[in-house]
Amino acid sequence: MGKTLFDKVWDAHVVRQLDGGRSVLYIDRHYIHEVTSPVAFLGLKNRGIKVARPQQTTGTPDHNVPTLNQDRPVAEEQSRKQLESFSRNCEENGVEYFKLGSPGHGVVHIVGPEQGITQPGMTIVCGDSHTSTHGAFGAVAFGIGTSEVEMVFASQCILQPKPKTMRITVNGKRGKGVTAKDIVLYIISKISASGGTGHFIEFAGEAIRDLSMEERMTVCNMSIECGARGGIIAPDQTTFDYVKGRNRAPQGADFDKAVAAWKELYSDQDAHFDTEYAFDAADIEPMITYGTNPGMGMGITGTIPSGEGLSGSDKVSFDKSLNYMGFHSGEKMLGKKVDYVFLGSCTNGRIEDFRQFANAVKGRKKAPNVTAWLVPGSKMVEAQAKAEGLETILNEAGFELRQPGCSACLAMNADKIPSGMYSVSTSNRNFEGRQGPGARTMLAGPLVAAAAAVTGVISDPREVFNL
Ligand SMILES: CC(C)[C@H](C(=O)O)[C@@H](O)C(=O)O
Ligand code: SF4
Repeated sequence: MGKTLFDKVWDAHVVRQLDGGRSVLYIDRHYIHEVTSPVAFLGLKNRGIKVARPQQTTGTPDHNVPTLNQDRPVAEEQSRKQLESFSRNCEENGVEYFKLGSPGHGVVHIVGPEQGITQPGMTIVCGDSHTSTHGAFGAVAFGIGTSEVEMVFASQCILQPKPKTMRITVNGKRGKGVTAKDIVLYIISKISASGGTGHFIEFAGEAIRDLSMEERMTVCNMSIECGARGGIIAPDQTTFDYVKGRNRAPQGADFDKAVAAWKELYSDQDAHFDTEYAFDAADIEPMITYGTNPGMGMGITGTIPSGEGLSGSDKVSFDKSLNYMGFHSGEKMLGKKVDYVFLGSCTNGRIEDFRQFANAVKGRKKAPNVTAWLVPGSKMVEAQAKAEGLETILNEAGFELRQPGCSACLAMNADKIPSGMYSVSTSNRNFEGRQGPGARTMLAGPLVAAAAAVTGVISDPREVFNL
């Protein structure tokens, strides 16, 4: 029987198979950030050892950083101390890191790919659940806990049970105004926020192959929001073209050699998946979430479901969720008021997202009732947005660019949505309080965010922008 793409990459990295199903897995790349590395570094220190393979480790501080005035000392004391100790830990261990404000700095899952550090066929871990993003390159990439970060520091290996495999095929062509975010929100709304539990998902089919690399990253980024360990997409010409020429990608003849190996990374015809789903891209419209988990999503023209068929604790949490959001079953989302719009995060903070948003709002004005936070995922995205004239377009429409960081994706820094306020957010989680205590998050793609930002209410981007 043939092998799945996931099996090919996983099996090639097994150092030792243990009784009970766990493997010692070799890790090619280890990304670190300031939130989940301090305790692991301390662990090393206490054992009197250092990072074993610093050249396979890359750091960037992102969660706590301010997104304004990054050239000035960080005002918030706890954040400042955390950034200082992150730099110190990296330096003491010979680990390269992108300092706040430096040209390569940004959100960890944006920085790795744009530097060409993320490559097909690798195993990649980070003490961060959205490490799944890197699966877009045909890498086995997944989030780990702080004690596992220490394990990888010390040994460049990790102890892992092998997940089950799932394939989600999206057939056909997507309609106008449908972004990668809409595709993945649609999938999660169909299989639920726990539908992928215990699995590693391969995304396949025409609508997935048609996606750019950045769009594939958006899909894989959110694969964990249905409970999966990660997502993966077979590398193809789109992948090779993206990697080629990047800072840390193999160069010249080495690149050609690498591509020849990467071309073997696909699921064999007769490979077996534990679970399979298939969807039709034509059924997907721009999406918006109405509740407090990413599975509570709907087409933008639809009505909030009734929760019929739910019982027991499921019904209780459905009702609690609508209550938190201040919404009712049977209502339309279209026309609901919006206070904040957040464009950014490792889901939708890349240059294509900024292009899409800027081109949509070009020649229009930000709605007066909306506060918009447009936060590039990295310094490279910020620089590119300026060089391409996107910043000018945005400024003319009444928007401003901030500086890179996780920002309002989670309430760990100064960018918090005030209690009770409604936020259309291009990030990946809409949990209670995720964007600030009491904040109400509606997840969407960059086009729905742009439509909300210029109309001040939830609107269909296909109508607002005549798509
Ligand atoms: C802080 C970090 C551990 C966390 C994660 O693991 O995902 C964060 O990035 C998030 O998105 O909630
Ligand atoms: S942008 Fe959001 S999801 Fe991504 S790493 Fe930062 S906090 Fe986590």
